[in-house]
Order: sequence, then structure tokens, then C-alpha cells
Amino acid sequence: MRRTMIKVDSVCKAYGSNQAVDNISLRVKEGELFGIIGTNGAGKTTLLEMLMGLRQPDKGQIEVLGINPAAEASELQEHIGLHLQSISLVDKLNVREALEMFRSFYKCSTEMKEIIDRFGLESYLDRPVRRLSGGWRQRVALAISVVNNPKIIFLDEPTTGLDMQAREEYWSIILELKRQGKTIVLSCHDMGEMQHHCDRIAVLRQGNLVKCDTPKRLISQIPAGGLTMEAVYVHFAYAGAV
Ligand SMILES: Nc1ncnc2c1ncn2[C@@H]1O[C@H](COP(=O)(O)OP(=O)(O)OP(=O)(O)O)[C@@H](O)[C@H]1O
Repeated sequence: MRRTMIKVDSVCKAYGSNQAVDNISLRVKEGELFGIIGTNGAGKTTLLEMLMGLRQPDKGQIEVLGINPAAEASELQEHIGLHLQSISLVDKLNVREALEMFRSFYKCSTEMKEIIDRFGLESYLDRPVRRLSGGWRQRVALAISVVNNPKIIFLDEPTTGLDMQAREEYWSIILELKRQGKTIVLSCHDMGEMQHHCDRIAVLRQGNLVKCDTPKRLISQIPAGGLTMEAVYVHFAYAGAV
């Protein structure tokens, strides 16, 4: 039986009168590639931010690796990888400096050589991050997110804005990290990618968790008979959907 890495029980989060996350409960197991989908504003980022300890839930309990993210954020940061939506923070640094800076933040960090080899960064080390193409910037952001050899990696829409080749390359690194036993939780708007790569997917609609299952079982639950995650998305994630 695989260990439970993330427990979310009856979690709520509102911004003023806007209920961004409404009574969500879920579990993520060790080694899972767990997807979160939903329309813009469905609550994906808010949920991810609470899992990462960047936001406090109003109600409910969260445990990530047995740690309460809101109460022990700095302890949790040692064991998780965060994908930065924008890496403009390190724009002025070159790739080597950016990796070294993030390595220095952690008590335990992966050897530079291992990171460079794993992400194929050897010939990019002296380039300023701001001069990299979108695909290479995302690759550097992913490399940064695993410098502490995390057990869980959280990625918020990491392939947005990438061309097809860069997406494929990005996914091949994610799948390699999964093969190494990492647990990966990510949000993404590309249903084809989610269908092909995720073990299970949580479908959010207006802050609610409407479904959570394998892509195959989600697809089989569409009454009219769909074949793809796009159909699942239209059926379950759209506001007003059944
Ligand atoms: N910092 C904030 N202050 C106030 N409201 C916020 C804040 N962040 C998000 N919201 C609101 O909370 C709701 C959920 O937003 P959230 O960003 O979690 O959704 P999302 O599913 O990640 O959307 P997207 O796909 O557009 O990134 C939205 O109505 C959004 O406008």
C-alpha cells in the first residue's frame, strides 16, 4: 500500500465574499502524478498555494508529508519543490548563479552536476536567465524546484506558453522525475497532456471538487460517451455543468 503524501480534509478558502475553495477533501499517494483541472478562477492556484504553505485555509485540515503547511511552512519547504510561475526574480542572474542561489536556501541540496546533467543545462550555465527561450526558462524553473531533492513537486500551469516541442521536452523531464519516485501535483489547461500523463485528476468547478479519478474512469462517466479529457472538462468543469 502506497503511503499517503497529501491529505486535504474539508478545506475552505475565501477572498472576502468570493469562496475560492469550498469544502475540498482529497488524498494524493506517493509516486502519483496528480492533476488539477478547472476553468479560470476555479480555485486551482489557491488550492496549490495552501498545499505549499503559501496561504492559510479558513477551515479544514491539510497535511503534506505529515506536516501542517500553514503552521510549519519553513519545515515543509525543505521537502517540497515549488515551481515559480514567474522566474523574473532570477532574471538578472545567469543559470549557474540562479541554481546556486536556490541551492543555498536549503539544508540539503542536490549536487550541481546532477542537476546540470538531469536538465541538460551544461551549455546554458553562463547565459542570463532573461535571455533564455520560454522552454529553457521553464526548464530552469523546474531545475530550481528540485534543487532540494524534494519528495513532492508542485507545478502551477508549467507548460503554459510553451511550443509543442518545449512541452514534450518538459513532460519527458516530469515523467523522469515520476520514475524516480517523486510525487507530482500540477495544474494545467491542456487536457490532452493531462489525459496522457496523469494518474488521477481532480476536477474543480467554482471552488468545489466535482470529480477525482483516473482519466479513464472520468471519461467513462460522461453520460453521452466521450473519448477525451476535453469532453470531461466541458461536462464537469464548466460553470452550469451537471
Ligand atoms: N489574491 C487574491 N485576492 C483576491 N481574490 C483572489 C486572489 N487570488 C485568487 N482570487 C480569486 O479566487 C478565485 C480562484 O482563483 P484561483 O487563482 O485560485 O483560480 P485558478 O483556478 O488557479 O484560475 P486560473 O486558471 O485563472 O489560474 C478567483 O475568483 C480569483 O479571482
